Parts: sequence; C-alpha cells; structure tokens
Amino acid sequence: RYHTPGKPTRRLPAASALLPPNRVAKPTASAAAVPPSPMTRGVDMAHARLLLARSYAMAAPSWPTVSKNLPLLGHGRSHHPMYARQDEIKMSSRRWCHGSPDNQELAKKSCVPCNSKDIHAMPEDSAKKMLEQVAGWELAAEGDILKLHRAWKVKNFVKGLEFLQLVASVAEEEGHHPDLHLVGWNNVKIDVWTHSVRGLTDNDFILAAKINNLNLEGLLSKKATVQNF
Ligand SMILES: C[C@H](O)[C@H](O)[C@H]1CNC2=NC(N)=NC(=O)C2=N1
Repeated sequence: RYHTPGKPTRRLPAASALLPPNRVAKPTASAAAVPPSPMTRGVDMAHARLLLARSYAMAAPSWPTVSKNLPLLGHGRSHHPMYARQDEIKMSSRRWCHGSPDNQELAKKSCVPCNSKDIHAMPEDSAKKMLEQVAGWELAAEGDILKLHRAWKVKNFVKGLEFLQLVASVAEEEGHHPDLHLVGWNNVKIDVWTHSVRGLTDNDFILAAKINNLNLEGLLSKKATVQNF
C-alpha cells in the first residue's frame, strides 16, 4: 500500500499459503452444489439440513456463555475480570474466532496511512468504548501512551512463530504494524498502537479485529493460562 515509484511492492504470501494443506480452511461441501433431481430433491434437502445442523452444533460449544446470575453490562456480557477470563479461555480454544458482529464490522475496514497531521490519538473513554468491539483485547498504558494488548498461549515455540507469521501477513497487508512478542517459549503477546500519534487510532482496533479473525486452529495451547512476563 505504501508503494514507492520504481520499487516493486513487497507482499508477504497470503496467510493460507503459509499453512500446510490440511490447515487451510476449505469451504464446506454444500448440498446445494449438487443439482437436485426430482427423485433426490428430498434427500438433498435433508442432507443440507443435516450439514447446517452439524456446523451449528460444532460452533455452539465454543460460544461464550453468560450466566443468568451475572450483572450484565454493555453488550450483554459481564465485565468482571473473572468472567472476562472465562471468555478468553473459551475464545482461545475456538477453531475460528469470529468474535462479535462488531468485530466483523471493524475487520471489514482497512487501516489508513497514519502519518497524516489530521490523525490524533483517541481519548481513553473513546478507546474503552471501542474495546467492546474487539473481544480479548485490553488497554495498556505505557507512560502516557495508550496501547491495545492481547496475549495467547501457544502449543510450542514453532507454533508461536507460525502465529506471528500470520499476524505479520495481515499487518503488512494493512501497512500497520504491531509489536510482536514470543515470550517464555509459548506466550504470544501483541501490542498495537499508532506510533505517529503516541496512542490509539481506529487503525489499531481494525488491526486487532483482523487478528481476532485469524484461523489459529492447531496453534493454541489447550491450557489457556497466560503467564505475566
Ligand atoms: C507511513 C506509515 O503509515 C507509517 O510509517 C506506519 C507504518 N506502520 C505503523 N504501524 C503502527 N502500529 N503504528 C504506526 O504509527 C505505523 N506507522
């Protein structure tokens, strides 16, 4: 996106190209792809319904649950750290972390060049509001600089590097680059912030939403506890 005239644009391979074939998500075979004959139409419909029910059932156990007894805030989820932690655990074990509809809205957007004089760091209360759209991320202050932070526990060191490579592809595509850490061999930690304004901009939330959408299947540890380093 930041193309210098006369210089070929350097692009990383698509994230899917970095994965072995058995890790690349394949579209589910759809019953609708087979033209129905009058004899088999009923069978095809039943098959389609079965496929739908199966994918629904596969996704359902990984959805965050909200207890009836909890005080609910904002988007219908308790903000108590204990329950945030439960959500974190459930979400890190998802095959696909699609996140909330808000996450998807953000993930559809693209980062804009952040060297313009018109871009300013957002105030903390706006950042807190935006945070509701990117599940699992938290605000971290470093001096007077506000950053987005998220941590994941991966299966091993090499899986951690694969994870970072996926993030690098998205970051390069967006021209917006997070600080990437692989700490204590299996903790991936990411900070996103906009250097030029010494704080947070929409770009940081867009990138966080896109990171939330990565296919982390096979990379994350089943034990979701993230140590503090
Ligand atoms: C010109 C270009 O927009 C800037 O150099 C970009 C590159 N990537 C960046 N990434 C991040 N996270 N913050 C920045 O301020 C930033 N600046």
